[in-house]
Amino acid sequence: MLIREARLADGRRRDVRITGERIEAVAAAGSLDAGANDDVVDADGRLLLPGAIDVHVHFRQPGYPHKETWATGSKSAAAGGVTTVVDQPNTNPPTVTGEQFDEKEALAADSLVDYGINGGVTESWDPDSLLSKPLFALGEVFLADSTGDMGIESDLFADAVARAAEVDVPVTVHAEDASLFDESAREGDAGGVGRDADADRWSAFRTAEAEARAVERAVGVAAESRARVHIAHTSTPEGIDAAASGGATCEVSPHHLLLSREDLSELGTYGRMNPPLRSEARRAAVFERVADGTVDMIATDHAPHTVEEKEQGLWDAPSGVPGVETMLPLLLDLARRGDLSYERVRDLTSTTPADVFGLPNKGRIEADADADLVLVDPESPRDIRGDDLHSKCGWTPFEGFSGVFPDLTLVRGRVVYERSGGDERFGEAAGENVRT
Ligand SMILES: NC(=O)N[C@@H](CC(=O)O)C(=O)O
Ligand SMILES: [Zn+2]
Ligand SMILES: [Zn+2]
Repeated sequence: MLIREARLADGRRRDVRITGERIEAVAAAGSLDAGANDDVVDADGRLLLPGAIDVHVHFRQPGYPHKETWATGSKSAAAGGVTTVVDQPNTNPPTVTGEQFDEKEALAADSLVDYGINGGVTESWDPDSLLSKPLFALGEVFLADSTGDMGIESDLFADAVARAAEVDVPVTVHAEDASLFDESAREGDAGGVGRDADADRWSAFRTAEAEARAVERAVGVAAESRARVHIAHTSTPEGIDAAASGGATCEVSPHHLLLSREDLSELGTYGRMNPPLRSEARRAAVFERVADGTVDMIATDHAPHTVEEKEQGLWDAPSGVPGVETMLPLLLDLARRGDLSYERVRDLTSTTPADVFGLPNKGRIEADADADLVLVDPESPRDIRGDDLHSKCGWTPFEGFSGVFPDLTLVRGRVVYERSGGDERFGEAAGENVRT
């Protein structure tokens, strides 16, 4: 394939030739000739990015295929320009033994995009068999209960970090300390169901302090065993700063970047997630740290639940929001409006996750890299509509936001998603484990 006259994130105009699964050449626009058998894509100045690497998704298999499957989750990823996803272990059964890893890997054969599989930690985990598998990372290790109730005690966390350090597997941490939750938020009536629920109470309950203290604890434990620790879905400036000063990497999810407690009167339980939405002041401080490079990457924590599940009272509805399809479109819309640079969006979604987690063939548009590519037209944003998205859950917390969606997504040279004139076409399931 030859992609002609593309604009890269740094503004250079380039032709890109793909042979098989790899980028063969990147050269000045107009300088590469099409071979007789080449498919030619005229980018015509559209933006070409390395495919996004989302290190935090919940594709729900095994156990909850009514919420999402590898097939639907990976379609949603492909349509959103995500070419690699990393699945989390709070499935049913949870991914805490070697055998359970193999079971999940067999289901991932349905994935259109490349993937990593994380291994979890519970009282009944089997580190010997689990750590013998090609894990992406250990994690997300839950320091407090979230969906799946996999919260663990401090001693087990320290053991798990030490085991991971021995085999140089990174550890991804869900950092909240339940002893600092504010139980008084539960008092009185939380009000109706779904969008009518008084969801601000969730933010009052799972306090900002609970995140900061848990991040400090996690980086302290990591320092003792020289483990590589990555803090998942940091939602507060305090949590981000504690991760950065403790030598850990961190991710921010699109919902903590773009939504705050002020949105909860409209979102109700559809805005309930862990960690919860924060004050507008904290959201703005998180955004600053994303823009200035303190935050390493954006990851979605794509956590689909059905409308029926969300249409309950605040304390019964499950936590989590979908996001894998809207991450890159939302960030590109911020870049289109001048709030972030295109290079920063590229680094946050692709180059830095590839560097931090050791994926040398991904995250860059250069010769010999995997041809994981996304072509978009920043001049043609669309309104985000839950009905148009491909996740099984059928809704989005970003309804009505503007997004720049892909025209074309390639995974190792194969077309996994293509859109022209409103028609969409998906490729075959041929995703591979990035650790094997
Ligand atoms: N973030 C959430 O609120 N929910 C996640 C679990 C998690 O990441 O904590 C889920 O799996 O539903
Ligand atoms: Zn989590
Ligand atoms: Zn998660």
